[in-house]
Amino acid sequence: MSEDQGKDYTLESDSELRFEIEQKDAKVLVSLVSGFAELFGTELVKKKQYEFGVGAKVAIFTYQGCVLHVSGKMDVCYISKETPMVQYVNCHAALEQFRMEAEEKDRYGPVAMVVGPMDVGKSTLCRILLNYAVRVGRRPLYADLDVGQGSIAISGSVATILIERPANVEEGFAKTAPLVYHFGHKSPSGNSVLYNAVVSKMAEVTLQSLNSNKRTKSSGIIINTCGWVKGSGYAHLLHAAKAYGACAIFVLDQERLYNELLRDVPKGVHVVLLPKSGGVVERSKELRHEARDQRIKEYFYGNTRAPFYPFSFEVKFQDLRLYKIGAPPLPDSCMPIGMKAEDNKTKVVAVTPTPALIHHVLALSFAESVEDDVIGTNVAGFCCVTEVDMERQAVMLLSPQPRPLPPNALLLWSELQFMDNHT
Ligand SMILES: Nc1ncnc2c1ncn2[C@@H]1O[C@H](COP(=O)(O)OP(=O)(O)OP(=O)(O)O)[C@@H](O)[C@H]1O
Repeated sequence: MSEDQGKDYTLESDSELRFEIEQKDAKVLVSLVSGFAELFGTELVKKKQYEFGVGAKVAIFTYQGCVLHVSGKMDVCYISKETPMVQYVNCHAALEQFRMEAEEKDRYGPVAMVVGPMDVGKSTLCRILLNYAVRVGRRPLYADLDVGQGSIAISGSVATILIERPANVEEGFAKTAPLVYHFGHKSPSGNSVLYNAVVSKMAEVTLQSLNSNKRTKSSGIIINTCGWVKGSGYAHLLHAAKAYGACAIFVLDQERLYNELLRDVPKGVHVVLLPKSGGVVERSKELRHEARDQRIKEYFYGNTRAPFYPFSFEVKFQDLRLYKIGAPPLPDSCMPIGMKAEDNKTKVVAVTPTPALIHHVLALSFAESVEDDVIGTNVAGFCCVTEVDMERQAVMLLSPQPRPLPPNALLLWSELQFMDNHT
């Protein structure tokens, strides 16, 4: 379908306009002509023009009814009256009750987890709940434990940010000053022991940080999780719920998971089953890969509205302090006395540079030496190996910061790769 001249769409109350853009270079302009409307919880400003590009999957919802003017090339565009937004706003209302009580009694506000299989709208529900919270004056934390599609940092890491204002309609939440821990794999299955350790650390640090700000303390935390909900994936969800002391778990679209959680979490935890929106679009493996890549590219190069100009510089092998977390598994019988095979999974091992290092993303740890608690230390940022020169014994790094690397910089290997073909 194509819409070049533009068209007015009249939406009745409790309905939404959904559209997708798949064609490269296509752009869609949307403006609110009259009434009230919001995009995943962020209110649209009347007459302001919003621009969306390729890959956008958008739903503009109205509680009261509105008229939208839309122009540009879309692949799908329709109005739906079937949306779960009323259930979602009820969840927000329930969280607000917790927050008011927490405020009165100077306690922690609600820690709510959003769980569900892949492509059910978990990140979107988090965004809606966070937006609604800031719109009523709260300052919640947003923890993203989804290492597959990291929305705050890049995949392969878990991150938390303080939400102080509603998400930008086109670009999402501002990602200033995130707290990031390195994991190094696209799925928790890459190293389950390490994943749990990193989640525990993130939970410990963020819960502690709540005490330093009264408003954030009563606002609580919204946690986004991975779409892997079976077997060990389910065990990871239980682990996270326990580590954070979650008081509410919103389960999107899966009764089985809902019943399992009802059975396994402590009685005081509210487990709520919610429908997924019919608008959520399933993504193929390739699209997920592309989205991951796009996010890394954005980390280094920004976007058209706010471009970044990364640096490229050489580091000699001898100056490269490169480590990896997790040694190859050994049978228990081969382990030193008192150690379990599991301990190997959190061991910090030196990596010798080889041509195989090319395109790998490396995390720059705040840890100063391997004697420090490397897993429990957050990371300052990421760089990417763009060249390995075995003859000159050097690598080229793409980095958001100019040379040199900080003194004693400790870099952590990640299985993520990024082909830097930016022109
Ligand atoms: N109501 C809606 N209408 C149209 N598109 C939507 C709607 N809700 C969400 N989407 C889009 O669907 C896509 C997938 O949603 P989202 O990322 O929230 O799912 P998820 O469950 O978090 O995915 P993942 O499995 O990667 O964790 C996103 O591009 C989002 O913009």
